[in-house]
Amino acid sequence: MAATFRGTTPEPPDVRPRLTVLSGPSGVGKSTVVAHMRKAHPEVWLSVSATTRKPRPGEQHGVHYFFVTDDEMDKLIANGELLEWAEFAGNRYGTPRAAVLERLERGEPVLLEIDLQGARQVRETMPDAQLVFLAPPSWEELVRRLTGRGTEPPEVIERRLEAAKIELAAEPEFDVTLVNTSVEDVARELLALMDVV
Ligand SMILES: Nc1ncnc2c1ncn2[C@@H]1O[C@H](COP(=O)(O)OP(=O)(O)OP(=O)(O)O)[C@@H](O)[C@H]1O
Ligand SMILES: Nc1nc2c(ncn2[C@@H]2O[C@H](COP(=O)(O)O)[C@@H](O)[C@H]2O)c(=O)[nH]1
Repeated sequence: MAATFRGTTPEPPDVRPRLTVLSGPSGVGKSTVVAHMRKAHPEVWLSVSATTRKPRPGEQHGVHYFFVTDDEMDKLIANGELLEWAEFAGNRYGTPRAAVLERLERGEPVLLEIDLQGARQVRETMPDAQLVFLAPPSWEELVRRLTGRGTEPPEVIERRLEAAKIELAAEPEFDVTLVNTSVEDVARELLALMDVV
């Protein structure tokens, strides 16, 4: 189990972390790990973000994202409806506040899959949140995964890789790093960190 952790294996927290943030560079495998984890544990609730990005083939409104216009995103931000938001590689993304707070108030575990800028905002506003960084086994493997996914044109891949350099340098800001060599191992370790199993 410890093989996937970078650095020391974390001590179990005194208080069960209810809010967990999963971040890491684009293409590292965040969605893949979370989907694998939720197949076995559908009770783990993942926040559905709002985004101005256009849907990829197969992505559904309300399931993968709430796909919104620029005007709608402006309103969500102006009305304080987002817990955090950021611009990433030319699109805006944000976490709807109400659904997260409802679940936290009921004491249920909540998972956010967001970028570094969003993770930093959550660190400020909700300091009890547990911040987990998902790292690639190597830079070359990250490029392979992002390119191999085949969802973005070359210029967008370039922007995402530029952002990835900044995100990788921020790894020490996180509470825990998991290296995504094996989806199954990381999913199991994430569940344990969330105290679901
Ligand atoms: N452990 C792994 N080994 C090999 N390939 C992987 C692994 N984890 C994920 N992948 C592959 O890497 C690609 C990117 O994964 P995914 O879309 O989950 O990344 P992401 O971090 O959610 O990206 P983004 O931040 O852009 O949404 C996918 O094609 C996925 O199948
Ligand atoms: N700060 C936020 N970042 C988010 C949110 N939802 C997703 N993301 C991150 O954006 C990038 C790109 O995602 P993609 O689906 O276009 O590949 C990735 O790092 C996501 O984790 C959010 O609500 N806030």
